[in-house]
Amino acid sequence: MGNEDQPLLAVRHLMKRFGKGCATCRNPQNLPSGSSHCPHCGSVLACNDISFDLYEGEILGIVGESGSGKSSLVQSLYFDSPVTSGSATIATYNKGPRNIFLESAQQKRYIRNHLMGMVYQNPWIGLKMNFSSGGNIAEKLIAAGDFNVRAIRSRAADLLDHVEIPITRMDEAPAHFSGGMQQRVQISKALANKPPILLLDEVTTGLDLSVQARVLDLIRRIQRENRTAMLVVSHDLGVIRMLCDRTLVMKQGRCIEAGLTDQILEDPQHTYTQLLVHSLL
Ligand SMILES: Nc1ncnc2c1ncn2[C@@H]1O[C@H](COP(=O)(O)OP(=O)(O)OP(=O)(O)O)[C@@H](O)[C@H]1O
Repeated sequence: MGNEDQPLLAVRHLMKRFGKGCATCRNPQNLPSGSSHCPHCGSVLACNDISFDLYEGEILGIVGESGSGKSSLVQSLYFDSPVTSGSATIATYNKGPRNIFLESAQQKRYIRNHLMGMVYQNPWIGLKMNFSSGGNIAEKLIAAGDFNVRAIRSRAADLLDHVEIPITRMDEAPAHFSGGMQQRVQISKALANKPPILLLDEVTTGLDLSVQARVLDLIRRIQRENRTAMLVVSHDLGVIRMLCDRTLVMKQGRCIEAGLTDQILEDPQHTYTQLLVHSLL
């Protein structure tokens, strides 16, 4: 696969604004210090000049309080909503550094289906709750051009088995499953086409501790076995500590600190990170 020295995903100067913007907020330096809201037009700069690299097999944590822009960042990368400006390149895409945000709708679909998987905090967004679990996975396989019914069913069974969903429940709808099982079906769907990059948005929030532990174990196993690179969004520093090699701290749309997770948790430099670490750990 990729060259170990070269990032698999490189994000540069990503801006995501909700609202039309105006002469004031089109230059983010005009925003009041520490705010992501434009006082003139009411637009929100959810991601303000975010840059980072993600390497093959690495888990990068994105942490920050509610409203700091974490979900907007991963949803922008998954093309759920268009970025305002900035670039992202994937080393294994098209043999060259192309800004994926500028690609055609068809190419973006290709990237979503082959190169990235997404697991949402709310499984009702990531799954068709009234389709069967196997059907949810089949949808992803078909989107990637797989039309052999027998092969699809066999792959769906393997994927569900891998996340410890009994194959006997493959034809059941996720609406009938527990929260932890729904997250595991979402993970199996996201992995269907073996994407090199997985985006995980608060996947354990709202789950019981024991269920959380199983989902976290599963994520670690996937990273170990497949060398999948992951972006893990969480407000839970326990999750970040357990999973992430490096961490990026967001506040009001900006990246205010980034580095090795241990270093950030043991010796946070920014006052906000110190508050986050000391109030939550
Ligand atoms: N569809 C939208 N329209 C307008 N503003 C939005 C929209 N989605 C998010 N925002 C704003 O963008 C900012 C960042 O929101 P985002 O959901 O990315 O934060 P977050 O860090 O993921 O928060 P949480 O942990 O609560 O999910 C917030 O001020 C939010 O109100």
